[in-house]
Formats: sequence, C-alpha cells, structure tokens
Amino acid sequence: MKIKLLAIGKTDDKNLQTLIEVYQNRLKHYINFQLEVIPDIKNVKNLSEQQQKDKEGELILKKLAPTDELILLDENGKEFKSIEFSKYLQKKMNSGIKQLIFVIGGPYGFSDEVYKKSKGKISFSKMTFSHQMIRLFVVEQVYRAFTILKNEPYHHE
Ligand SMILES: C[S@@+](CC[C@H](N)C(=O)[O-])C[C@H]1O[C@@H](n2cnc3c(N)ncnc32)[C@H](O)[C@@H]1O
Repeated sequence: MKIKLLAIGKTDDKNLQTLIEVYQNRLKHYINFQLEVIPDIKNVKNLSEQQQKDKEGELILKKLAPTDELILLDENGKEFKSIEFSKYLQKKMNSGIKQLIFVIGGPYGFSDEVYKKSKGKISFSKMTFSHQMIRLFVVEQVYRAFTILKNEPYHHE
C-alpha cells in the first residue's frame, strides 16, 4: 500500500518544512509515502468561504483514482491513541487498498462533495490546528505508527 498526504497550499515556514522533510525521509524506510501539495487557488479574495471550499474540493477530487481510499483529517473525526492508529494502518494494509490518501482541508475545511467521497475522518484533537501545522503532525504520527508496528524504540506509552 502507498500512503499519500494531500494538502492545499505551500508551507512558507522553512522550519516547519524542514521538520516535515525529516519525517518524510524517515518514512522512506517503511512505506511509499508522498506529500502532495495542491497549489493555492488564485484570486481567493474574490471568493466566498463556500466557493473556496468548493473549488478546493474539486481540486482534491480530481487527484483521486477510483481505487484510492480517501480519509479526511477533520477535528470532528475519530480520535486514536498512537498504538490504535498503528493498528488502523496495519488493517488498511491488510485489506489490499492500493493507496490510502489522507487529506488536509483548506482554511475553511472541506466541501460536501469531499465529505461524500471520503471513507472516514480522523481527528488529531478537538482543537483546530492550521492546515500547515497538521501536516507535520500527520507525518510524525505515520512514522510513529510504523515504528510501533516494527517494534522499534521510538514510541513510549
Ligand atoms: C484551519 S483547519 C479548518 C478548520 C475548519 N473550521 C473546519 O471545519 O475544518 C484546516 C484543516 O486542518 C486540518 N485540521 C485542523 N485541525 C485538525 C484536527 N484537530 N484534527 C484533524 N485535522 C485537523 C483539517 O484537515 C482542516 O480542514
């Protein structure tokens, strides 16, 4: 199984980008993991929140192949402990999915169309994080999950 993290807009913060790359590099050891960034929508100032969500939603859905499984990062989703998340990923790998796509919404979240296409929602906390920060949390937790699955000494309960 491949894992893709789909996000909208560049990360301007170099420190954040560097940290994300640290975990992306570590993940190469365990799985084909790709972070794909959809470029920011132009002239966003002229759009309502709903229009922005809809446009971002169209761009997200264009990226999906029929065999991909789409999971949303959403503060109203299911919360996991890290060990539970590692088991969740193992289950996905066992189920024969070709590519699992985790998607991070834009500043206003997801359009209804994206919700309809998704197969689940994962929350990292009830708090709202920026769409930039959550990228780092996702790559770190996916890395942590693989170290748990391989019994490697990174995670401590
Ligand atoms: C600024 S937040 C959008 C908040 C917006 N109120 C919403 O309803 O989604 C941007 C994106 O970051 C991700 N995100 C932020 N906080 C999160 C959390 N606690 N758990 C999971 N994803 C989160 C989600 O993908 C969200 O769409």
